[in-house]
Amino acid sequence: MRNAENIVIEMENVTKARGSRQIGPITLAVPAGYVVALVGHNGSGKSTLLHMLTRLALPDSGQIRWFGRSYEGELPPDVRQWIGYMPEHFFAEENRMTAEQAAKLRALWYSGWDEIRFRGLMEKFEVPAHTKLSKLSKGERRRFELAAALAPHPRLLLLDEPSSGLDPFAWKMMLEELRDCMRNEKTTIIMATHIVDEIKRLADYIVLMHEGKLLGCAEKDHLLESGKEIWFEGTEEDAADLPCVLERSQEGLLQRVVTMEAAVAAEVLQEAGIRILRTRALELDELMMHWAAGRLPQHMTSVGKGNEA
Ligand SMILES: Nc1ncnc2c1ncn2[C@@H]1O[C@H](COP(=O)(O)OP(=O)(O)OP(=O)(O)O)[C@@H](O)[C@H]1O
Repeated sequence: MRNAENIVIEMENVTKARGSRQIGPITLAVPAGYVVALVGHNGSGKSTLLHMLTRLALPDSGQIRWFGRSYEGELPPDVRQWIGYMPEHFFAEENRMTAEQAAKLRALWYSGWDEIRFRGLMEKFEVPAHTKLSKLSKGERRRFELAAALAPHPRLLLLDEPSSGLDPFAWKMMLEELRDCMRNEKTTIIMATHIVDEIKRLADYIVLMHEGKLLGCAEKDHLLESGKEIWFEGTEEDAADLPCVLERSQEGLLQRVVTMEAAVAAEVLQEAGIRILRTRALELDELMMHWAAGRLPQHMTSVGKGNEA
């Protein structure tokens, strides 16, 4: 994922102690215009990583660079205003404010705040502007947060489980808005998510976190194109000869093989005069399960761990 041009976020050996856990060391570079999905079990450190990127939490060690520069303490306002953030848990200080009052406050922080855009999004998302934020439903509050995060036309959007609490209609609207941002404004997006469909539709790269560690980074399309389940008639030896096998089973003469090198496997079988009877592309959640179990080949999951793509 790393490219010399335009790195928006660069983390280098970043660590943070959280209770009895340690997050990191995390090394990651995110170039401009890409969408990165942060995935991992509950408690794997996704929110903490986002907190460090918003400076809500300071790392214990390592370096973070925003748009090519690192900062001590708080981010300066001219950098802060390029970053839109949608937290997993809402800011309690705003509970007593209406959406309109909270937006006025936020507009003070963001010099690029676009009131027309904010109002347009509030209308589209059907968020009541004059109701106290604490009285909004969870989904309404999240829709407000999304409108407020998008209103200043951020260059970097950090989203922590953005679809949590959204109904399917609101979820679809959110995807449309995020797609528009990616297309029209080339916004870089880093989003923590558990929703496979969201990753499938939006992400360019997937970063997998596990127990505070970054297990790797993979190109989504490459993952989806490479993982296949194939069936053919043959012997156990025929199946054992195939490359990058994650799983295999046998029923009589029928062999079932899950491989990350489906194209090469097809060539090997063809050379042996064996016809493939059926092929199925692996679903993203299956791929992620194999990844979390450490079965995926390193070259597919090491993009962005500091090496050149
Ligand atoms: N403020 C805090 N103080 C102490 N420990 C914390 C704090 N916030 C998080 N933790 C711990 O840090 C670890 C990482 O939590 P984090 O919220 O970053 O994970 P996550 O991947 O976002 O989880 P989830 O998917 O449940 O939102 C967990 O063990 C959590 O209990």
